[in-house]
Amino acid sequence: MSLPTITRMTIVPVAGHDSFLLNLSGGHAPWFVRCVLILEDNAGNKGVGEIPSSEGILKGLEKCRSLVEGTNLNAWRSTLNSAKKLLAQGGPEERGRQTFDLRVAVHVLTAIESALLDLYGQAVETPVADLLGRLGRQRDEVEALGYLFLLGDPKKTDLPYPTAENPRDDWERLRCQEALTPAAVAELARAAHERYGFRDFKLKGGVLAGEQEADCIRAMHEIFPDARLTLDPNGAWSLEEAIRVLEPIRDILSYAEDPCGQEGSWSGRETMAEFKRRTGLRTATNMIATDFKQLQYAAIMNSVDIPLADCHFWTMQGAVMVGELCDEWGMTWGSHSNNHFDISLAMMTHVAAACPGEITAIDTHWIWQDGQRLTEAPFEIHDGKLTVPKTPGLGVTLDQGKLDEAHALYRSLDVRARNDATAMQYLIDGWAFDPKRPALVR
Ligand SMILES: O=C(O)[C@H](O)[C@@H](O)[C@H](O)[C@@H](O)C(=O)O
Ligand SMILES: [Mg+2]
Repeated sequence: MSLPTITRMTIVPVAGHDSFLLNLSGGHAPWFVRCVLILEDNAGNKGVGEIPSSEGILKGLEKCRSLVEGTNLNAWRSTLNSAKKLLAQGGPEERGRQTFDLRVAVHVLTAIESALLDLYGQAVETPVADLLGRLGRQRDEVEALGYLFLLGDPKKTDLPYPTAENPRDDWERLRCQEALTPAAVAELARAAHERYGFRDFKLKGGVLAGEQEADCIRAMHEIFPDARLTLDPNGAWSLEEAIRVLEPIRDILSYAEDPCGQEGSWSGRETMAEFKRRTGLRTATNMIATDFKQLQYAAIMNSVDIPLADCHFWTMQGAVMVGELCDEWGMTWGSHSNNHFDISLAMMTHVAAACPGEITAIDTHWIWQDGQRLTEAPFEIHDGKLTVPKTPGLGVTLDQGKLDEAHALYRSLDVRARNDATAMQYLIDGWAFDPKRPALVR
């Protein structure tokens, strides 16, 4: 069967609104930037992908244009293969030590892959989840966790953070105001549970002193004694500090995410292995096993139980391959997240649906963005779960009006990539990123 041909590739950088979320990298700006890739075919269909945005990423996508336009959907794998080869000519890239991944090529490839899979799925009338992996769809529902953050006080800045004018519920109100205490974090958890039904929660750490963040976990445990809880300081703590902070709460943690990292002459994979050995706690990471080589060493050294294989930096097929390995090797697959729109939510849902075996609830920042959208009907989280669509492709329809608005917001800003230092400098004069010091510990 001859499938349609790709007639046009459109690269659309977009921006959305965000609250004053704190993390080791600083404080989120009132906006986040993403890039949407749209592929159109001569059957009149559109395929989409969403990734983080940076000038390097936009250039990388542009570079691949001639390899994508004019190709037939029958050959989607070879199109992807040629893009991969071209991007590899840029040489090896570093993830960096920020909380977020700074690589270009793998993100670019994911955007193309997602849009190709979306179009191909529409052409062969198959949902993306059924096309991924060796065996396709493994589940019809994907569990998500309630991803909570400590929040800075927007009133301490003159930045245009969103305000909750007519909040629909406590979640919409609380996500716009300061939250720096265990009681405030517990309130966020309660409000997120009420709106989304989460059973599991993660708290982003690397902000306060470790012991104070452990107290936040205790406060969450008090109201949700059965919830699976985790804390993620993005490797900010030394090995000794990680043990000191987390051992007292080990019985209420389901796993520890990047509790420690690179330190002196020790690699992050070494400190994490030592942490696991000494505490008996399971570990998760989106920092020290971010490609197959690193995953291989993380497995050999027994550093990680739960690789958080975010499809945006593993590719969608790569993330599912990690899921397949986890299933074979007795590890647990999970997915990391960054701020994202609803196209990414769909990508992550399909990927999680195709990972075999028992997986852990996926991270998603969606609850911070919920209310904004680029598609006509964003996937919804009910009872802590996302439903995997049975419709062909990704199962989303781009809303051109909303896309134009998000692009106009991007164009109105001088922000071209994520930078958490600027907002943080409103809280601490001259603040600068230090991968080994929590953001508010200065
Ligand atoms: O501030 C954030 O959004 C987070 O720290 C992310 O940058 C980070 O990648 C996180 O989601 C993680 O799990 O490490
Ligand atoms: Mg993490």
